[in-house]
Amino acid sequence: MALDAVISYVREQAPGISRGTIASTVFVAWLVYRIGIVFYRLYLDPLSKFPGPKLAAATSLYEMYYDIVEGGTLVWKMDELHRKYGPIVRISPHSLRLRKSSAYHEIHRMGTPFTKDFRFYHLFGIPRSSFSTIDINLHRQRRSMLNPMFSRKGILDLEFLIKEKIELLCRRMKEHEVQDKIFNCHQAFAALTVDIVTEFAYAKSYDVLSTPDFTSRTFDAFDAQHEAFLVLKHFPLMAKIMQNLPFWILLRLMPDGAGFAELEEDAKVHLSALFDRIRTGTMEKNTTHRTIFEEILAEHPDPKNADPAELTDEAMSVVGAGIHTSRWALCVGLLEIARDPLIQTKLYEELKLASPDIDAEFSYLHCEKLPYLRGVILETLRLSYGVMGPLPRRVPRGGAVVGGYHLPGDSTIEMDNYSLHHDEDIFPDSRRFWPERWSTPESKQNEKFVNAFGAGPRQCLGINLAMCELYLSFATIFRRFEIDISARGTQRMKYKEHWMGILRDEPLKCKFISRKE
Ligand code: HEM
Repeated sequence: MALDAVISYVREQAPGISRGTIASTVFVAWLVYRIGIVFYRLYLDPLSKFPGPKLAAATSLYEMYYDIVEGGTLVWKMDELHRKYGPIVRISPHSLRLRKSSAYHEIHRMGTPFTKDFRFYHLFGIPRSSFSTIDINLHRQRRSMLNPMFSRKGILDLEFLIKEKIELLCRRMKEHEVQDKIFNCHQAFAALTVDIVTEFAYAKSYDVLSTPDFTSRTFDAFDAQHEAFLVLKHFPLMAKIMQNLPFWILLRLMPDGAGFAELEEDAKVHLSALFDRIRTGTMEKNTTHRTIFEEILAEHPDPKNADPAELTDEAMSVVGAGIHTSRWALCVGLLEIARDPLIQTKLYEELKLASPDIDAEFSYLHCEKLPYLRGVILETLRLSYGVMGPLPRRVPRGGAVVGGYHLPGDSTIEMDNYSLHHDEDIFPDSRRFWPERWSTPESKQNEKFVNAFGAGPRQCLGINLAMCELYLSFATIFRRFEIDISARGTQRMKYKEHWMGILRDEPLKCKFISRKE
């Protein structure tokens, strides 16, 4: 089309020139332009002084190959690249990947001038949420409205909601045991996290834990999004088009996306009820507990004029961020504990001593004080990585020094938890799930290298909720059940990196056998 327009224009101006000559001239001009860009990237760009494969410096196709063709394997390829080129590698024309644990907190710290990379964070389609907000001041403002509910005190106040859901989960485990059915942890843990986060968001749990096979269109939609993520990363225009398509077309292209419509609809209904209450002056708090949006509106400087679109983006972001991350950590941790009978027994013995009555509820505060459980949780976070792929950050305009390297302004610097959590100098025998590594006094100082929740102003909003979910789930489950994974074998979960870690093989299934005491 564009070529036709060029040809018609040139022929109008110079009628003697043939179509073929014009087309080949345009092609040569385009080729020279592309060669010019590649030449610039390889020899003149401020990033050209950094080591790395020439192909990666010249074109994003290198990164795309490992992301899409090899299916989410770039983190493993990075091992080889860092061995060859050193701690800092230019992995694309615009970005550097740094593997140096001591430098993490130079970027991810309070007051950091590094910002989230716009090109990456706008792929999520929720630009008005705190998660995707780039501007430092606007982010602070948006985030401050969510902080009270997700603070440690906020979560302790709502601990009873989390306990209720875990009790229901345990009842479903018992039911499966009685019926001699295999329990699908991958689905059930997603059900747990969806039910908790929707209860927080709307005071109306989706109650997926009560469905026969823990099926939910909400997490099917997020799973589909995670699957498609790397394609959208390399074809951002596609993401933009999809975000603006009418929903019925989107559903044709991505049938599993139906859960997003439900989620968005629920956010809108909940918000419109809240706005009605504001208008009529009956904005007293929800009777059972606060919801995220009551909190935001309570903190909002002008609640009557709060932007519903912004609040809906926030709902999608908080719910989305709270599902897969916690579910993934629960699955990875549960399997690692069940793979090693010694770890499972040690954990059970600690829990039994702490709570001799098998049916008694644990409290979060009590759980945090149990040293072996604490080691188990830290190892779970370390080996589930939180976000497995890199967190891309823009270097401030004037450049910055990180890890001893001078980074040019406006470039992108990335560090990923996968490589940091396998730093053998800090975590010897790093592939091993080894709760005992956290039992020495010196190990305390290594906690800062477990970055599953990120750090600094963009640290996970849900850290207290997630920790409460993990502690209470593992304490309750391993106190009451023995986990039998003989049907699937002791092999580790196979996964790939789609920014989040996602499954590459069968979902985690096992049997739960009730303990007698
Ligand atoms: C084990 C569970 C979880 C892990 C490992 C985790 C990890 C993370 C990480 C690494 C980030 C930083 C992402 C980035 O910089 O791009 C993040 C951000 C975030 N997380 Fe979580 N998360 C978990 C659970 C949750 C839960 C339960 C919620 C809420 C219900 C939540 C809400 C958020 C939000 C809103 C952000 C954006 C924060 C901001 O930019 O201000 N997360 N999370």
